[in-house]
Amino acid sequence: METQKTQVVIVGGGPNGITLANYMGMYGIQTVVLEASEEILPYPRAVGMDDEAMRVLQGAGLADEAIKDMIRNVPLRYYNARGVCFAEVKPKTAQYGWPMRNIFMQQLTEATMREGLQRFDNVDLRLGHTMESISQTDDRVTLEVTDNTGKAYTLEADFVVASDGARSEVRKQLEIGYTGITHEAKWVVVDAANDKLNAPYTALHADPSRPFVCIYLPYQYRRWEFMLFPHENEEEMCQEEVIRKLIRGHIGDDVDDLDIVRIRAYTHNSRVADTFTKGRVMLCGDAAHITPPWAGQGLNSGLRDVVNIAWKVAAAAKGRIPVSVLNTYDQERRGHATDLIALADNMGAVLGMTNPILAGIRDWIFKASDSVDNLREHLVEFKFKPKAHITKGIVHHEADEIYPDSLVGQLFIQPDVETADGSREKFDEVQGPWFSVIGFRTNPLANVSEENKAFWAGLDTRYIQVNRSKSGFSYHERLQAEGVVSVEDVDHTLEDWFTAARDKIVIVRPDRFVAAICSPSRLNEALDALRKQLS
Ligand SMILES: O=C(O)CCc1cccc(O)c1
Repeated sequence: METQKTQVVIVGGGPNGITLANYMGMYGIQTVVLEASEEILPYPRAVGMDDEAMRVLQGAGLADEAIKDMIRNVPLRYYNARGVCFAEVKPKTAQYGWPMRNIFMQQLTEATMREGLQRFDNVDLRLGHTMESISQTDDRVTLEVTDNTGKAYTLEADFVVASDGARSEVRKQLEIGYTGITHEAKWVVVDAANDKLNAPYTALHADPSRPFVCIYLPYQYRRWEFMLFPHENEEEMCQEEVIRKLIRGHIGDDVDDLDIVRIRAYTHNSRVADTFTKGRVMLCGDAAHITPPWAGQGLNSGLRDVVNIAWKVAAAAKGRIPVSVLNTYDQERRGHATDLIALADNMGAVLGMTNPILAGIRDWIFKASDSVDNLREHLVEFKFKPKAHITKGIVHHEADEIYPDSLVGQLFIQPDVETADGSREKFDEVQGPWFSVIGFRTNPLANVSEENKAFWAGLDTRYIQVNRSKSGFSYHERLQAEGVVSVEDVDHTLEDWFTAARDKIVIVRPDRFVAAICSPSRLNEALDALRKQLS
């Protein structure tokens, strides 16, 4: 049997796997993607893309194209048992450089992601290829694969990422547990075309007589989701005439104009893999964690995995960091993915109540909270979503930092900056695909030791000086130090961030998490500490 070799194999060519493949392409890593299906499924599945996920797509050079098929800043409305809207989430900020709530059609976004792969000769997407078995030793992973003609071959890789979904064959064969629950209630999910309803938002209806969800989708599509009761027969409830009757109850005769594209019964799951990393194999997306949809975080969590994995696998494949660093993926991601599932479970428990008395009490509590300003702001700005905060992993916390408040381990902001040629750019573009050391009105390279310069150059680290805008100097008078990129903080957003950080230097990881904050005099100490973690 033929044996082929590659640096990375990605098992599963869904949105997470293909986004990761784009990153591998960009990092120049020889990659094979195995996808059992020959085609992209031609209907929407995940529908919500948040600002962090957009930033992940940006890192892979996909965001500008993908956002063309999205509706940006779609509000989220909550309705009580009486059909009254009691809260609307309508965030207006874009601290990571993208709108916070975007609605998309998965099949279109997946097509854009696959299109992106055309840029790379080093990525081979193999459609119709199925992984049969996986095993690993200390120095390689071996996969037995069947191709689209039924021919078997062996694939050897330095690293494997499993993005093969909730039923992950990789996870099963590596005997990694998938702990959690399958929720009792079933839901029927309906996608309808030719929608004319004037409701340009996602609506979560906490109606105890039958909780339901109504989601505004691009291109005149709409999704309806209805909870099924235990006594109801799933097959009968999925008949088109039953579905039309349910929708008629909400939009009347307009239902007759709808083209029902897809009806599917669905069970909510809340599960997390017992580990996300085993040796040279990493689980990603639904293979690692699955959530009910209430917090809109299924795919978004998966894309957070992708960006955490991408630079680590690329650096390990290039031999620049040891394989053991891959364990930090589990350390850094499992807790946050678990927290978001807990949030979705709680939201589901509250919004999916079917006992009218309990639902009445719930609505009364929400009504009372209306007058609590902070709570209202919390809801409206979507601040209840737990933020990722890396406390253990590739981060350097100074001894006197207080973890819950520290900006270290949090995502760095992404404002626009002005570059030396006077153009306005998103700051991540200036930072590039690897680490960056950023000085606010200070040369970040000035005090770096030769030892650190050599190590961080091996990771293509960029040094950036941020100048305060409107300082009255021309670019030639500003810093032009060798090896340092100079930018203008045009909206003063970075100035505010550095003021809050109370220091002048930040080290940002390739996935845009803050690795360290320090003064210029302590930069070597921070770089030494991170270098030790990476070597
Ligand atoms: O947009 C959101 O944040 C919530 C999305 C949601 C909630 C419940 C069901 C579903 O399919 C999506």
